[in-house]
Amino acid sequence: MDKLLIQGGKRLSGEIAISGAKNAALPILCAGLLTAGDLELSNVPHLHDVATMLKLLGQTGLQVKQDGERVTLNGSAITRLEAPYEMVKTMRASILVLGPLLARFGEAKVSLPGGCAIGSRPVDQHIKGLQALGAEISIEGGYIYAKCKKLKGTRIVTDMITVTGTENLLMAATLAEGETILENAAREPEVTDLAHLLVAMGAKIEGIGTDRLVIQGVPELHGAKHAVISDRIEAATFLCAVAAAGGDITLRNTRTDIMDAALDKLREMGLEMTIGDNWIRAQMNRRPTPVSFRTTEYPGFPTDMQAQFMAVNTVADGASRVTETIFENRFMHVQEMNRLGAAIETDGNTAFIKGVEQLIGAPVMATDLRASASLVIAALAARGETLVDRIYHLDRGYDRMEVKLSAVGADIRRIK
Ligand SMILES: CC(=O)N[C@H]1[C@@H](OP(=O)(O)OP(=O)(O)OC[C@H]2O[C@@H](n3ccc(=O)[nH]c3=O)[C@H](O)[C@@H]2O)O[C@H](CO)[C@@H](O)[C@@H]1O
Ligand SMILES: C=C(OP(=O)(O)O)C(=O)O
Repeated sequence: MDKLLIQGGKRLSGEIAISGAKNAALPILCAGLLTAGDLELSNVPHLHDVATMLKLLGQTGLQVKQDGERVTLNGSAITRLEAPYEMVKTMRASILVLGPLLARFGEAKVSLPGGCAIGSRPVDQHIKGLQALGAEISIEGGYIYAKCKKLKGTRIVTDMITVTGTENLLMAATLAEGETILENAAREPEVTDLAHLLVAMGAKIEGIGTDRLVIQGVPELHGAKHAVISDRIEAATFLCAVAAAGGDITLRNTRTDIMDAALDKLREMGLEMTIGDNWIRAQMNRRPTPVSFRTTEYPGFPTDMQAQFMAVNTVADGASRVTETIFENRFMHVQEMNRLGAAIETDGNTAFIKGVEQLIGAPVMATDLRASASLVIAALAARGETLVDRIYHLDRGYDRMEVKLSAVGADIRRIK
């Protein structure tokens, strides 16, 4: 199992190119199931989750051609309408094949994802929405069996805002008969990116970027070209790294207009930033100022950045408070950061952090994707050596993170 060995205390300096967003690429790849035409995608990130998704889609009969960050999909010969447990258990986003398979072929069998390290993460809203569109759904042996003659448009109000739930229902509604209204829709930029691709494929969607999506179903969708949006979470993770370790870095290929909540908090921390259309220069020459925040849906502070900001708060000059409102168990990094000498206490869904002057390297265990990233940030700021174990979580969602960090002067290496 790969590990990362980090010697902390090095300032970061240089340029990093940001990859395409994992959370946009995964639903967009699933949109390949909606058409017999060619989907020509670019800026697809090099990630384990993308490899897993392409393998899963390949098993359905979707033809996949990959050349670096370019992927071409063709869905003219899909025969297997299934996502087996072996694949779904390694990547929850596999649930995103459910809506497209059902809408185009009238049938799908998808393993229930189950919980994961950050929470129980049910998919009841995906199921409820598809039932409202006319699907017959049963659950047997850990699988969702879904069937329909033709989905029929309707008005769906989800109980809570769900990102992949919105994406599944949006994809399904593009091929339903008549009008579907999705109320309480997620407004995350990755949902918007998917919606733009669907429009390029011939879908009729109004309200893109709002919490009310109105979809007029069409009989079929055609091929399209699309570049996946830049990963705002990867970009903000590197900004946290420089805020914690100090230095002067420039990020290229960013989308600065979708990062407001994180950029505001980084400024409050004392990170000096010059921001262009698609680049950010960030300089940090002092100890960070602590910041308190609550995670919420977009455009609020993203839960996927909670752990990385907490890592910066551990070395900040003062105390802070972080409340996690999206997932019930997203503090697994706290104990590991405390092993590095951080002073964090939790009470329910709130963590209280007292900044310490210096973290000290130690062996730590990554428990989920963003927890792993937060431990890398803490290790970069710490004195001495940190060994981060179980980095397969990191590889799910970061494109060669250690290579990008080494290029800006971090002392970080992968150990097999
Ligand atoms: C692949 C992908 O895009 N993953 C992102 C997506 O996950 P994901 O789409 O799984 O997260 P959701 O937005 O669905 O979850 C939000 C909350 O709603 C709950 N819920 C959701 C659906 C449902 O049917 N029932 C239910 O109770 C969840 O347990 C959670 O507490 O959005 C999360 C919230 O921004 C991000 O952290 C993940 O990185
Ligand atoms: C929680 C995340 O991803 P997933 O939904 O794929 O588990 C994430 O990207 O931080």
